[in-house]
Amino acid sequence: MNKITVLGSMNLDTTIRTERLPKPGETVHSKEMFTGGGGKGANQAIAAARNGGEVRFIGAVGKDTAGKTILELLEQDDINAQGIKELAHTRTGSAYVMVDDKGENSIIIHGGANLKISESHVSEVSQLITTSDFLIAQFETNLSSIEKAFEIAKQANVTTILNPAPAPKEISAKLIQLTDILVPNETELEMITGRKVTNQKELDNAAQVIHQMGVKGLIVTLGSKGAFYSFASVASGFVLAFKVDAKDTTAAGDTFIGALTAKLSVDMRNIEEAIHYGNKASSLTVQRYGAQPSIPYESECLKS
Ligand SMILES: Nc1ncnc2c1ncn2[C@@H]1O[C@H](COP(=O)(O)OP(=O)(O)OP(=O)(O)O)[C@@H](O)[C@H]1O
Repeated sequence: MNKITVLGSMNLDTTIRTERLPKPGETVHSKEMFTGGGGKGANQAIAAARNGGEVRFIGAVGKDTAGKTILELLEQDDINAQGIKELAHTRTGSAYVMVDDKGENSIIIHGGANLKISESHVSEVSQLITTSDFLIAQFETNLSSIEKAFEIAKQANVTTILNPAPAPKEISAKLIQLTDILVPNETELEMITGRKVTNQKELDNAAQVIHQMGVKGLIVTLGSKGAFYSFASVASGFVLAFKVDAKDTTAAGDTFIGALTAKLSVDMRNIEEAIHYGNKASSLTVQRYGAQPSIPYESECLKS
């Protein structure tokens, strides 16, 4: 069982379904409304835990009802919460997600406690990282805390996985050097490399740029097309997505990363198989509404 530490965000999401998204100044009525757990960090942790990983979380919530709800949700998925701080005078992170009938979404996020994770917080719980096989982070928490966690991981020979989402304007050279596997979508890859990525040749070229930056593993999620991977001087290729009727793509990328990491062997020999599994898990997520409620369990992913 892979031991996985996730450093990242936790939000309480309010999802509102509408026929179509409102234009600026317009009012529309909702068809349905519900709350559920979200935040890229928590989504990835839950995807990993539901698919066989032993997961620890480093993050922060406020001392409020939303924070309590989030902690209960993580507990339901057996996620180790020793690395989570409850901060006074701070709101728990929240997201307001509008989804229309075509599956398009618009999201507003209030970072709150997620933006208060400090380097010293990470150092205090470093033992969670050093006893893991993998460390995963995204860009919904402070860069300095991610760099600290990746430094601790590299010193302990723990494989670091960076999901550069939401798309960064640039990525620090320090963090890149500490990253073993980068998992962007196409937009994020374009932002990082400064190149258009619309076909295989451009993907190959972008992969070379990433490898030259010092990152040996690249996995690019391509939505309904699946994923592309390139491991410097070892292997590269496409793994096709499952053909499904997508209703809401919220947490598709998060499910992919969590499920993939739960299945990836530490020597990365089974990379294609692990990506195939990530595709399967996220193909189930896109057929359901919401973030965490839509993330599948291993038993569902193993059904054909
Ligand atoms: N329409 C779809 N049909 C089947 N699989 C899909 C579809 N959309 C996404 N996926 C699966 O989910 C994975 C991640 O999707 P995507 O590349 O859209 O990530 P993302 O942009 O990070 O998504 P999000 O930000 O919505 O979570 C894909 O690699 C694929 O396996």
